Amino acid sequence: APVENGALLETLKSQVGLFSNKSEHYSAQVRPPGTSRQIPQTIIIGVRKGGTRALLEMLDIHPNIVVAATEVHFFDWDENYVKGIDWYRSLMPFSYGNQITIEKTPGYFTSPQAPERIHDMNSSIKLHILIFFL
Ligand SMILES: Nc1ncnc2c1ncn2[C@@H]1O[C@H](COP(=O)(O)OS(=O)(=O)O)[C@@H](OP(=O)(O)O)[C@H]1O
Repeated sequence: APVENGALLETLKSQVGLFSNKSEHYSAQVRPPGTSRQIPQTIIIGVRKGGTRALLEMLDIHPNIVVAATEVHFFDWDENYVKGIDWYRSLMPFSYGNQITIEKTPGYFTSPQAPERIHDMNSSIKLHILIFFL
């Protein structure tokens, strides 16, 4: 049976003793010493309504993972792609060297341009896709 997602997330977060929204903490403009913004090593590319937000929030609980606060739409929206890779990186949270940066934009899965653009950036990047069975 489908899980009450919001309640599950809050339970998990309280069980591991984390504040309720780590993303907000990391998206602060003040850079914690020893951190930098990194281009994602992993992207959740879809699918829409597959529970991508839920997956990102659960991954965000892990201390070695930081996540982008919003959907970035860098590879699928031309008006963002032309801003360049430094603009993309500027939207990522600050992270330590042992942390993995993840963003999720389900629109990448249905974008004809996104695969080549992502490959151009990093040909060995890990892509995650969610398939939702009912
Ligand atoms: N475990 C579980 N069981 C049942 N339903 C679930 C679950 N996790 C997420 N959801 C529902 O998935 C919807 C959000 O999916 P996404 O985060 O992929 O949405 S989006 O494409 O980024 O907009 C959203 O549904 P809607 O509220 O109808 O949009 C969530 O309620």
